[in-house]
Amino acid sequence: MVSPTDRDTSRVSGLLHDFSLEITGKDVGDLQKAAAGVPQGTRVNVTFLANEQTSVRVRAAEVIKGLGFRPVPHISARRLTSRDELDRYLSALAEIGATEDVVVIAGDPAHPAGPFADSLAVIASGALTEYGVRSVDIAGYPEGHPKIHEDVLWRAVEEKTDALRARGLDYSVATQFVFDAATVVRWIEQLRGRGIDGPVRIGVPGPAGVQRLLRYAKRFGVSSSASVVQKYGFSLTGLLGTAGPARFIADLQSAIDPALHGEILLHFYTFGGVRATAEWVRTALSGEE
Ligand SMILES: NC(=O)C1=CN([C@@H]2O[C@H](COP(=O)(O)OP(=O)(O)OC[C@H]3O[C@@H](n4cnc5c(N)ncnc54)[C@H](O)[C@@H]3O)[C@@H](O)[C@H]2O)C=CC1
Ligand SMILES: Nc1nc(=O)c2c([nH]1)NC[C@@H]1CN(c3ccc(C(=O)N[C@@H](CCC(=O)O)C(=O)O)cc3)CN21
Repeated sequence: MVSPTDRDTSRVSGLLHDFSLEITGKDVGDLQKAAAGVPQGTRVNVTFLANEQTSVRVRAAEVIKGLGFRPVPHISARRLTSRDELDRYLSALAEIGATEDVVVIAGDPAHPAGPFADSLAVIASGALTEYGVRSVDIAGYPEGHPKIHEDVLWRAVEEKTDALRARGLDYSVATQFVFDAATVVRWIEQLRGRGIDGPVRIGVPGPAGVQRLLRYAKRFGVSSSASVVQKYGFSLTGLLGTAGPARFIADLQSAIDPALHGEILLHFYTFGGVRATAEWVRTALSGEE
């Protein structure tokens, strides 16, 4: 069952320009099937899952590139066991020409598995530029983080952008998936107020079963189930249905002023539904013409 808000893609307009997708190694077959409907050159991120090997991540980047998209591999600082592991990963990516854009993220382990306690440590290692990285995405948390204090998160964003600028690297800030447009707008204003003026990609889940969305929101500590249900615009009676981001994106679209908020883009977490997400975006974009 698809609720009316999922179909209401008519008001999402400009924000979809240059959207990006996030997949895991397991999703490459689905990406291949969806590829014809996705604009060439689209950025496709590869999540750094604990249960996937380096070879799977590299292979995903290779497939993404072969399909005419821009691979954006993730590097999870706290999951790396050694500098050597970072070098081997970057080297394998460089061999297939997939190091230009990367995401550097801390990773959820409570204790680092190796020498990199946070994203800054990976940036400061100097490894990125050695392997041809040109642009780095770092994380942003419009709704906060369940385990990390807001002040620590802000300081980290400032330190990371300073370190990237000092190394001549471009950056953008890609956010955790979010459900409340007003919260996102306030957070963007704070970010800009701190002098961080790079592009911002707002993370949003692609259309997915409501249960699945709630499961992921719970797993990553994003909002409470009740507020997800309320803010995302589906009713509790629709728990067995599918929910799409149309209403969220429309709300965000009407609150964003490029003159005030700078470059704002969308990043879709596909959560196993890459084909549904690609189809949803295609429909939304075709509604604009
Ligand atoms: N935004 C997203 O889409 C994603 C977010 N995350 C998680 O968000 C958290 C923060 O990542 P970044 O913004 O890259 O932080 P970061 O690397 O810039 O670190 C910021 C501060 O938080 C501390 N920290 C980082 N991860 C921690 C953890 N798991 N437990 C306790 N303290 C931690 C660091 O020591 C540092 O002081 C991580 O747990 C990361 O895995 C993970 C994957 C995706
Ligand atoms: N704090 C935090 N940690 C993360 O690891 C994380 C976030 N936030 N925010 C969203 C991204 C995207 N993430 C993910 C994680 C798993 C799948 C995934 O497809 N996992 C399963 C499918 C299982 C299922 O739910 O049915 C897999 O096969 O491993 C996708 C994106 C991880 N991410």
